[in-house]
Amino acid sequence: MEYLDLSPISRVAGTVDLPGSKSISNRTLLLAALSRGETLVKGLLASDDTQRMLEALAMLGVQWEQIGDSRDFRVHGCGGDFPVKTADLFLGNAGTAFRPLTAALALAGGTYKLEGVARMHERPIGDLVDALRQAGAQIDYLGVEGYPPLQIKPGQIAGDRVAVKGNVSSQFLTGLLMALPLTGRSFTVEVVGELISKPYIEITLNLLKRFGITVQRNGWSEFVIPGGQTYTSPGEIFVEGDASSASYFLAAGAIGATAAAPVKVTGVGKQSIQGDVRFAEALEAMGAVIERGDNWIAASMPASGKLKAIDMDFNHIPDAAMTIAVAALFAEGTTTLRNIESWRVKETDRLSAMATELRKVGATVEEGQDYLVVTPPASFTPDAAIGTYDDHRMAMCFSLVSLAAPVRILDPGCTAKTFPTYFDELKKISV
Ligand SMILES: O=C(O)C1=C[C@@H](OP(=O)(O)O)[C@@H](O)[C@H](O)C1
Ligand SMILES: C=C(OP(=O)(O)O)C(=O)O
Repeated sequence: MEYLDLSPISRVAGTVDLPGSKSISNRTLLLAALSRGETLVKGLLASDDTQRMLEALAMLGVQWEQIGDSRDFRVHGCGGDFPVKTADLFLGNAGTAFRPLTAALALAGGTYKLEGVARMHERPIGDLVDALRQAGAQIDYLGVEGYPPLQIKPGQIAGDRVAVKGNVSSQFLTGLLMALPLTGRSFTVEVVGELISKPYIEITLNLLKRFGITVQRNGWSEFVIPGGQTYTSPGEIFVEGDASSASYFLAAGAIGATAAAPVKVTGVGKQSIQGDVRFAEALEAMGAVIERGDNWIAASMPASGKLKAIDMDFNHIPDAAMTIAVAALFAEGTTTLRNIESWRVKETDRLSAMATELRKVGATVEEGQDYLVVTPPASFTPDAAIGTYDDHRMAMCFSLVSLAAPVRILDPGCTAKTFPTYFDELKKISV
């Protein structure tokens, strides 16, 4: 297996220009495709997840071009009527492609097969399929009930109300909100049970609005999509930097940068629409010094030189929370991450993977069904070989261990899902 040996980094400093947000890139591509007219999408993320969405749209007959070798793309929308009515789509392990495309294609009146990598076939989708069936969609499971791959056939869209469970993935609600306006009918989406990962719904609503779709809401439990709306291209849309990707550099700054020479990320800041910018608040609670501008965030060590442990609910930032689990190795005391059960159905079972790999560097870890308790080691075990489970965030989080000890990251190429150039960027801030 390929690996990357990271030598100990004594200090970090400097600026990282973040790549585009995965969540915004894939939503914007789909909304641009559903709109009439052209959308210029500027600063699209270059990664496996966005490539899967671009390729799927091309297979559906949506025309797009990359402008030169920039990350700007012109998308020629099809007004919700995909030109290709029969297609087999491969969506890798991209939840932000699989879930919203399932919803859009189930309401689009064609015959489509959707599949992904083996792990995607272990990631649940039953709650979304159940909700779409209530609206008249025809969807069959080709493998295990409740999981991809899926076969979609033309359905008879009916009704004005669907209910969806909120406690497994917010991407099901996102998919429904993005796709139901296609029907032209008025629909109410009722969220059953507690909705997780709420800030991702804010991203969805924000982008829907920019594409001309209004949604009325009753807190987090009911969303009303008035009928007769059409997706309207905003003309041009700029993809802000990825706030989850920012977490690794900000944590590095909080562990190993001085106030005089912090680590700064550009592309996200006070104006961001991504919930993961709130990762910086968790670092602040650990004592880190954080500064924010409209389009940047900077982090450095606490004045005391040592981070302190926290006990926090991380349901609102499940992806960036992984970075806290590793930052906890550098804190005084025992850190508890709560309400993170969704980690179990992401790229890998992240609760189990995180516990296993943290123990390799010497930490004491308690793994609960929906929580993790991390006590740092008295001294780090050098040269731990960290398994990454084909999970980009495992590779990126554990690179922070190199701020204390040499560490080997197995299969570092798995960062390609959202951040192919991650290790080059980390090198640039290593002093
Ligand atoms: O909608 C989105 O862009 C995302 C929602 C979150 O998933 P869940 O809602 O499944 O927690 C997050 O983990 C994922 O990386 C991106
Ligand atoms: C959970 C993640 O991805 P996905 O969009 O595939 O759900 C992630 O990027 O951490």
